[in-house]
Amino acid sequence: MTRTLHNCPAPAKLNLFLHVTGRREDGYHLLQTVFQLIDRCDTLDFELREDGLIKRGNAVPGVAESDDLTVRAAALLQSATRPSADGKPLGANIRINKCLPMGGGLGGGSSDAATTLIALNYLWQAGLSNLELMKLGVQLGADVPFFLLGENAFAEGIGEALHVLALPKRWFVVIEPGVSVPTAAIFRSADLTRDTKPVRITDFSNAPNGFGKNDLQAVAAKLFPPIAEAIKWLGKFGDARMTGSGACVFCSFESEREADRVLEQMPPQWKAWKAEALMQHPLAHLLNRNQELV
Ligand SMILES: C[C@](O)(CO)[C@H](O)COP(=O)(O)OP(=O)(O)OC[C@H]1O[C@@H](n2ccc(N)nc2=O)[C@H](O)[C@@H]1O
Ligand SMILES: Nc1ncnc2c1ncn2[C@@H]1O[C@H](COP(=O)(O)OP(=O)(O)OP(=O)(O)O)[C@@H](O)[C@H]1O
Repeated sequence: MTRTLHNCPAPAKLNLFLHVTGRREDGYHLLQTVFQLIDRCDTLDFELREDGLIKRGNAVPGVAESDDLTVRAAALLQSATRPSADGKPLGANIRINKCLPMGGGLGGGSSDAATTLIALNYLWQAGLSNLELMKLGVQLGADVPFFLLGENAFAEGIGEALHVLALPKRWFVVIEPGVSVPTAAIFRSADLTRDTKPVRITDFSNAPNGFGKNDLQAVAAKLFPPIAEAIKWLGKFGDARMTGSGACVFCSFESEREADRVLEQMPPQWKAWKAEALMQHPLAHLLNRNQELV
């Protein structure tokens, strides 16, 4: 039995567009979005424990151990898994090396949770299918099923109704405007428009670069002026927009060279970086994909 998995990547996502098309009775919003995986990642280490305990091996500023999405993901998987022959569940030590900013719209916490479910399903030999992991994942956050799908996707519902989508190889410049955006506050805003007309997946496929808009952007940029400033500056180079509920802002380019040129001119007040589009989740080889999936 493998006992450890080191340096497991939890990649970021960008929402290439994000339309709010309605609101459910439970308050959650109906969205249409395209999720793009990129090669900027948190990395996680997992070590098997025989005593059944789930422990986080390092502190994550601002996130208590019991609230950490990795710890919650592990506990959820444990409760859905049959104990070993001696009746005891297996546990794990989890270390998180955070690179993705929290409240950045890059889905860092959700991706950490998805990587935890993938890695522990493998280490514990729990044998859950990908669809079963996705059903657990959606209880942790709306973006978690996407990271478990392992491929770029067009999403509907609250983000969990996924259709695999082939996206072109692109480079992205991403600015971290230095603020952390609380997702719930953006969705709660009275200023949010919730009636964008639904689009079809083919509408996007016909014009993948610069399609649609991010309906959360106006609200987030008004509440957090550094977001508006970053969009204005990056907008000089192309169709710059916010990802998710913010705060990060991105613009896509055909080549790494073009991305480098933009980074060279970046004002010093922002942390910024380039990333390449990923075609697949880096842990796709550990996913139990089968016909259940789209
Ligand atoms: C905006 C996106 O980043 C797009 O990728 C995600 O949908 C947000 O996903 P997330 O950060 O995993 O968010 P969750 O933890 O599921 O939800 C945080 C809060 O945002 C609101 N929320 C989230 C997703 C959604 N489709 N409708 C909502 O209204 C809810 O108030 C929820 O309590
Ligand atoms: N391991 C974790 N990493 C990051 N955030 C975590 C983690 N565990 C719990 N959280 C909580 O989740 C919140 C959202 O973090 P996350 O990094 O996913 O934001 P985000 O990138 O804005 O997500 P999204 O794009 O899905 O809205 C954090 O503010 C934090 O309180």
